Amino acid sequence: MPDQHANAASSLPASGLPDDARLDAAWARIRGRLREEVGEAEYRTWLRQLTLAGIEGEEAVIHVPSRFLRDWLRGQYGDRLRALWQAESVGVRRVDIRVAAAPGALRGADAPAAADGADLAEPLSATRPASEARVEAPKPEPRGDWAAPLDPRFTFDSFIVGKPNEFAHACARRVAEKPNSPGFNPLFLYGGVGLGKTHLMHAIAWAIREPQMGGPGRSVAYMSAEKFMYRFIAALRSQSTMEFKESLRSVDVLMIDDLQFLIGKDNTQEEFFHTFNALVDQGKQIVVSSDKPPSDLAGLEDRLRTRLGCGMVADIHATTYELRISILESKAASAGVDVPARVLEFLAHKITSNVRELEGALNRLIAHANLFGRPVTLESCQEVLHDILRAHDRRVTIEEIQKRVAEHYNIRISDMSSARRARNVARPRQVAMYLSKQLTSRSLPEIGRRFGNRDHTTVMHAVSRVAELMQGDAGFAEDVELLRRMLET
Ligand SMILES: Nc1ncnc2c1ncn2[C@@H]1O[C@H](COP(=O)(O)OP(=O)(O)OP(=O)(O)O)[C@@H](O)[C@H]1O
Repeated sequence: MPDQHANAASSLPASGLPDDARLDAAWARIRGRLREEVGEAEYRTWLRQLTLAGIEGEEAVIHVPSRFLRDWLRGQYGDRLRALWQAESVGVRRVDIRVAAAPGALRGADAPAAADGADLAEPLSATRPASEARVEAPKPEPRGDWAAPLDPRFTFDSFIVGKPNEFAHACARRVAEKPNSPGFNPLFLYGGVGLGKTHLMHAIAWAIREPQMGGPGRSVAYMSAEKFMYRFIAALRSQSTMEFKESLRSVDVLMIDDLQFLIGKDNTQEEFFHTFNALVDQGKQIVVSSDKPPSDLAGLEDRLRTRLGCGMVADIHATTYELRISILESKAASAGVDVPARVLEFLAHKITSNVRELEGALNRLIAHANLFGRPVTLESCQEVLHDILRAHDRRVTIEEIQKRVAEHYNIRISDMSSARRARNVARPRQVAMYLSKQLTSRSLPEIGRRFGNRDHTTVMHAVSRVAELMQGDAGFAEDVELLRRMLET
């Protein structure tokens, strides 16, 4: 609860203390990770009783309710907890597990300010152990308490604009510069997975929080729809819904990420609808993101869908090759690593699904190069990203292979199936059969059928003949290899 957090921070030494929000987020992630690692049953039995009391110097102080539990946890989870804290990079190097006389849950497992929704995996209505039943009524949330941690990397400066996202980007800019512009309230951003919705949302929030001409920044309530629901339910449980509403309605801009989460959550939708209306009536800006346009959000109340769609609806489309290249160039440049253009082109050809995956692949490549002090090359890229690339392998068809090979050797496609046996036709046909065997999962008889109803033994002969020729003729081998790469990308 927010007031408890404030107490926690003030009761501990301030030196080197990361801000509360970062600590909360780190602790929520650590608990989420432990839960994943040990499984729900073990987590509930042992680990759910851990509470973060605070940070003392470089030490995270964890409270548990009994000596038995303390000793057991020190032995079983001490190292793991330390490693998880260290991985969070919030300045914690050690962990001390202590027995709290009365479980002083300063940032307990129930604290609704958990940043990543890890706690939501717990049914909110679940019966809680006695040690956790002490849920105090939250005080009214002060203005600004809604400030969720924003990712410092997600700014307008780092957002690369291209055809697929230029409209959404322009709308985002407009709202950030001038909230509640006519026709832009609400702003509804939507698009597929990993295409930059959250990045744009954070960029808007950062810009809105910027101090205005020497004065303070405007206040933004930014949260996922999941968290909105979580806080709403916490307020319901503690009979403080009035305060909840008031605190939300006191912000300048309300931003809700992944709105599709509210589908089927009728009470939360209802509350969101009222908050939405109250804010718009007061001239406050609303920004919402979702994976679908309002009209496709079946399961959302009609009146809410209508209201969501009556401002500006902006779509982030799937990336183009050009945009992927620009994003890769920018990310490589900001990492300060020299990645050859060929490698960037290769990645942009291969990983077309979404920006998150593209970025992940580049990061892995860069980490590998840094670790081994080797330059990034096309070969190292293929090696390091072997698994990712395989998952993204395009399904090449026999028709594509025939077309590409015919073009390369300057023969007619129809000759792939003709009965002509002249060497200048027969050899390319064999190469196409060889590549069909290498690059598709078709059987020999099936390949034979596609090459003018030839027998599978003909295909078998072609495959071994080409392999043999490649052994003895480097020029020929290079040719075939080039064709293979072209077909694979
Ligand atoms: N145009 C862009 N320029 C720079 N980085 C981008 C761009 N688009 C996406 N990214 C990066 O791709 C990653 C995924 O983006 P983000 O998390 O915003 O996607 P999302 O649409 O919110 O995904 P999800 O649907 O999973 O919530 C982030 O690291 C983000 O910075």
